[in-house]
Amino acid sequence: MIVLELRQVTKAFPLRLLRRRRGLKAQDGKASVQAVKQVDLVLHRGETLGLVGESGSGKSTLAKLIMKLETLSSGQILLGGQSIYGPHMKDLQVYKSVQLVLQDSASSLHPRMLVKEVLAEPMRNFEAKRPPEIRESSVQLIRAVGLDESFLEKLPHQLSGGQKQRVCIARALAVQPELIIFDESLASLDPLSQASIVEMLQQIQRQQELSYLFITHDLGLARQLCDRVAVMYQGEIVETFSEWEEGKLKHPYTHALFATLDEHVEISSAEYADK
Ligand SMILES: Nc1ncnc2c1ncn2[C@@H]1O[C@H](COP(=O)(O)OP(=O)(O)OP(=O)(O)O)[C@@H](O)[C@H]1O
Repeated sequence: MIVLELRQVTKAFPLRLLRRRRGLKAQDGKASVQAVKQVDLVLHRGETLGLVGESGSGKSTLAKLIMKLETLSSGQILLGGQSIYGPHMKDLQVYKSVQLVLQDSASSLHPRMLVKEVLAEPMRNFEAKRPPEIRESSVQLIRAVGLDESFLEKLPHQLSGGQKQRVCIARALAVQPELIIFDESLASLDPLSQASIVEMLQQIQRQQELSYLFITHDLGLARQLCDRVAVMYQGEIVETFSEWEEGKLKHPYTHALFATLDEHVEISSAEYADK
């Protein structure tokens, strides 16, 4: 079953804005820059699709388009077969079905909110759950992300970086989404914490048949987690692969990415959960 489908998705930003941001003057007379160009992509239920590409290739813009945080210039984005801009799709449905976990998600944790309050908020807003259900679900969520119940009573400053990211993942899971987009979510963690969270995400995915879109610069991480990988270069998806055989791949940027794999050390975290 297809959860997400992108058809010829394009996003152009007016160059005026970019120039202002970068303090540049008009040079070539172009009116806009195409951050995302005619992207076709399909994500199935229970699948993890990696999205890799160099800085500025359009990955985050694509994530924001799917989340309806940016408007499309052209093309279509379908969630469960319905256009996210169509009459049958309410914004609230998009915000519930698709959750985003960012690299600095932890900075969005209110410093004075206990973990149990962080988890309760989306359940109240999106699910209209009552306090006893919220309590029960919070316990399940915190356990699902590999932490024990005592963490519900903690404040963000009492948590490690990896534990904060786990809480952010629990918060994303709280509304029972169909798709979670991870935008460099593990990038600031050490390799052991990364490996331990990758294992946890795989376990949750198996239990809940969730779909993941995993945006990363790190092809080694993508290899651990993703069923398929789409390579983005200058706004376009230049190739998609599921077999890790460099010989079968064609784009020079993909080959450059594969060269970074040699430096990557695979780590199994079974004994080192970052609790
Ligand atoms: N709000 C905006 N206004 C104007 N241009 C933008 C805006 N957001 C992104 N861009 C431009 O769109 C292009 C793609 O940016 P984007 O952030 O999607 O890349 P990315 O692949 O996610 O990069 P990174 O890996 O560094 O986060 C860049 O050229 C960027 O400058």
